[in-house]
Amino acid sequence: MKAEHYVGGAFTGDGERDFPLIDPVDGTERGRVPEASRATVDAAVRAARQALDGAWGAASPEDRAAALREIAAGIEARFDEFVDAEVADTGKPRDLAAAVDVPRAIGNFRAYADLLYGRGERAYTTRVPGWSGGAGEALNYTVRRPLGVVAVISPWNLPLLLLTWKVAPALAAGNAVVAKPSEETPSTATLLAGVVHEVGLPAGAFNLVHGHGPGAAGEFLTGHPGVDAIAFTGESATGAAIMRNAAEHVTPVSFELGGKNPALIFADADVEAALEGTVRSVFTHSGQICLCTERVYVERPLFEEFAAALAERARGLRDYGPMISAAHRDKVLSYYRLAVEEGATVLAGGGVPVFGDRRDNGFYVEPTVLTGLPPTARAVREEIFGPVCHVAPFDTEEEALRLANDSPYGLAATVWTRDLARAHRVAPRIAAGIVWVNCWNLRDLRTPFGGIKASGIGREGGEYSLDFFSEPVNVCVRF
Ligand SMILES: NC(=O)C1=CN([C@@H]2O[C@H](COP(=O)(O)OP(=O)(O)OC[C@H]3O[C@@H](n4cnc5c(N)ncnc54)[C@H](O)[C@@H]3O)[C@@H](O)[C@H]2O)C=CC1
Ligand SMILES: O=C(O)/C=C/C=C(\O)C(=O)O
Repeated sequence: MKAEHYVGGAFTGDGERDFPLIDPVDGTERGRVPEASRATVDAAVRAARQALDGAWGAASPEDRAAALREIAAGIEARFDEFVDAEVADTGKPRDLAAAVDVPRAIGNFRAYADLLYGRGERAYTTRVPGWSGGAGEALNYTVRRPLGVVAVISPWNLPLLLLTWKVAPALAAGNAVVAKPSEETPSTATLLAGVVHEVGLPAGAFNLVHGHGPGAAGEFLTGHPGVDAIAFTGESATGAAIMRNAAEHVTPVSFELGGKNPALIFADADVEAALEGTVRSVFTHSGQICLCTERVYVERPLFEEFAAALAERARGLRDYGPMISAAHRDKVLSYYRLAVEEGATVLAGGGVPVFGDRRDNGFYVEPTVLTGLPPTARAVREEIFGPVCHVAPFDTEEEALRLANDSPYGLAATVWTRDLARAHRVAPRIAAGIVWVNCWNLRDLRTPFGGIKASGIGREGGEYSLDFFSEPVNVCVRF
């Protein structure tokens, strides 16, 4: 499929500088992607502003909810096409794209269409006695208005899911969007623009530009004076760069950044469930999900058995996808080497698999289980974003909490125990935005989603997203 920009209701991109789209499965070139110039980004921001001044700005919440439902239905009608495009860009297993990425994109649009109806407005009756013009009786009520033009910058790991996770609430709240997906994964975003076009969303309400980040489309967009807010998912260092750029115009940001997520496995856990859940939380999408576990802490009586079983499951994994790019494969492998230099014992993996087919030219790394590193090791502290975890023992609940919280990140954690009292005691003491007990990545789209420390700024999900993408205005009416 051909990646194109979508600006002011029209597909563009021909004649622009372009760059190759590489298949991560075998390293071959699959196509070319246009690189948005500053003029293209300007045009997209202008088109978004015009949409707000025109038909999209005039749309009622009911109109917007209906549009979101039509987009959801449009994706559903082209389900297989979306799955194919997601698999082609990322190399992820088809089952994963068909079970998670595309259904969640549909779900994101439906959820925010539903949520619009659940939103109330707050009112306060006010009686101020006294002597000045500020005295009297009044009704204060608070309404919410859209922020305006919103930039959405999304990564390559869950391209459609994470793009729609921000686009749906931004549109629901009445904003116009300029989206820039990752340069590695332009295809499902282009298909989404096709659906938006088919359903007849007013021109400029949703715009799409492709291209790189630093010194390119991403930076042009996030530093643009016409952008009123930025919603970003990606690496923490990129978040910092975007924040510096956004500071120029005091543009508000919502950031969903990296993680180094711990799993705490207590000896009283259902061991099979903990093992199966940890295999999922470490290795799903080859560890390229910000919620994936990279640090596994196991209560000492269970430690040897659990670490050995986890390593055995890792060695048994077959249907897994590649790293997104050669550069990312090299980064993950550099951490495998670093871990060994830092003194790790490799219980499983640690290298590059050999398949004996075209995948040997792709960007695969082995599912890997490490142990034996101190909490200060870089491989235990830095986000690797690959199919790898480090397993370490703990002796007490306090020690487990100390180890879990000893991280510059604070995105997600899992706790595995049969002791409910312990679960309730431990979960709120973990320094993370999301804690799963006896499960992982069980998502309710209404719940707050985001991280603390280097893992992000703000929360998305449900009302939290609608709050970010709108501004409260208080109206005071004296009576
Ligand atoms: N926590 C998460 O959800 C994710 C984390 N990552 C982390 O990021 C690492 C590198 O992956 P990348 O795709 O390069 O992530 P990234 O953070 O560099 O890119 C994410 C998005 O930001 C854009 N971008 C990059 N620099 C920018 C800038 N200065 N201004 C505006 N936009 C910019 C990119 O073009 C892309 O659309 C991974 O190895 C992983 O550690 C990557 C994807 C998701
Ligand atoms: O919303 C979800 O269910 C998953 C979100 C995952 C990320 O934000 C990520 O991996 O970047």
